[in-house]
Amino acid sequence: MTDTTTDPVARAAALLKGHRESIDRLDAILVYTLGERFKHTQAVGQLKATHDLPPSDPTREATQIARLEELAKEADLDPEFAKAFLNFIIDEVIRHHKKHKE
Ligand SMILES: C=C(O[C@@H]1C=C(C(=O)O)C=C[C@H]1O)C(=O)O
Repeated sequence: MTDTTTDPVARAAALLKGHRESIDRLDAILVYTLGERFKHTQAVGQLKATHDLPPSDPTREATQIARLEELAKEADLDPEFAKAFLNFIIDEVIRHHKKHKE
């Protein structure tokens, strides 16, 4: 067996494995979190369709973007990336809400 304390290649391989295991766990959290978020936004879409409310709410979105930018800074995440990511999700939600209306 290779010694990860003395063999730099074996040590790097062990570190890589550990990071990838963490990445896989975090990817699972992201997917389940998004699944939960979409359950709520689908319910919001039903409410909007039933009560004839517009699919998008730009005021709410602006509040969320500002909040997410602050959270991103605290979390050492690029705020521009966080903003683009949230906008990408919101665009998909609005697409769903427009479908509810049809
Ligand atoms: C979910 C809503 O609908 C839209 C989608 C949003 C979102 O995904 O966060 C936010 C605002 C709306 O444009 C909502 O109005 O709360």
